[in-house]
Amino acid sequence: MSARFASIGVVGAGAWGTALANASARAGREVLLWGRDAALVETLRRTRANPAHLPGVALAPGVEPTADLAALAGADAILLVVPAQASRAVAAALAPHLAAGTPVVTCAKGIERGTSLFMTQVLAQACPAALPAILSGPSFAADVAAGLPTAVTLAAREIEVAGALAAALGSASFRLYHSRDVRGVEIGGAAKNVLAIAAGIVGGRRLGASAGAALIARGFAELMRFGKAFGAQAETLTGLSGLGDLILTCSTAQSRNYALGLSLGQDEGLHPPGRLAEGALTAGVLVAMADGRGVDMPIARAVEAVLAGRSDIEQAIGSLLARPQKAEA
Ligand SMILES: NC(=O)C1=CN([C@@H]2O[C@H](COP(=O)(O)OP(=O)(O)OC[C@H]3O[C@@H](n4cnc5c(N)ncnc54)[C@H](O)[C@@H]3O)[C@@H](O)[C@H]2O)C=CC1
Ligand SMILES: O=C(CO)COP(=O)(O)O
Repeated sequence: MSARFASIGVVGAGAWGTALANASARAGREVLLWGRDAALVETLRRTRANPAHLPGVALAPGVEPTADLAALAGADAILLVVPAQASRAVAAALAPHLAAGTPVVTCAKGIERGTSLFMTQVLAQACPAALPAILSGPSFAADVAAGLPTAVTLAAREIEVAGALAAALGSASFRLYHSRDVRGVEIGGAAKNVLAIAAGIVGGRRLGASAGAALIARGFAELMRFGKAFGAQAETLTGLSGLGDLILTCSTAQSRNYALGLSLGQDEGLHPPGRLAEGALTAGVLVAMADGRGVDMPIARAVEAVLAGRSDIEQAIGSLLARPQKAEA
């Protein structure tokens, strides 16, 4: 089955794109790794490393870097691995090179600002010839690149396509579960980033491990409410791309979203600057979408208020703790 996707084009040579290129090569695929920055691509070619995005990791044999998007025209499937807010522009640039029906697996975790669209919806608009799919789950690029055991979910509308892609990309250390619940997988990845910022704030303020656990559980209740309102299946949200990724990113400063919250919690502002924290970009649109459907998301709302400068950390914590006690469900 996997021979169906013998060649993979990875669009985006950041941390996650490089890690997924390595994982795909390890799974036996031929891999073209596209980066927009010709100088970075030259470094990748010459040194077989990506120190700017994934220090200490060698590019796997079988990964060929390129700065030419047209070179990906013959790939059997594409992984789109650029930040959520850049996905539309990059998918549109890819569109003229894509054979109709080629699976494009978006690997970004976010919701598009301005349109309130999920990643596969953006893809469907910007690249209508593509067969949209989504990959998400608890997986730090450094762990995947190092070949440490990880498990993620890959969803496509047709289960057979999702299964074939998972078979093509998976290996002993990189396990892919497949699913038809595209919406559930993309919601899990987008929402957990916002909640991870809150978890980082709890860590930065030294509110204790009990508060951290409560934050994860109540954050998960928000994620479930939002997911159900937007058509996700509960089993997906309790799986790798919902609960699994929430636990990971709410637990360690290895997460850029958690690290951002940690810095806010320590009154050090939006540090570390220049690092992608998708939750900071998704918070506003997530909360607006929740409001539109009457979904209660107090933790996400508190994060959004802090990021927008409408609330300081003490006010945000105070507002959450002052909420009336209520039934759990
Ligand atoms: N790093 C990780 O551990 C994981 C990241 N992700 C997701 O993958 C996505 C990408 O994240 P990373 O690779 O970590 O970020 P990164 O910051 O390491 O790399 C982003 C890459 O996208 C490129 N890029 C940005 N804007 C672009 C544009 N307009 N056109 C073309 N290329 C553009 C940058 O040059 C860079 O190479 C995010 O949505 C993130 O949430 C998902 C799972 C794990
Ligand atoms: O999505 C991730 C792990 O699953 C990576 O998290 P950060 O983007 O917060 O680093």
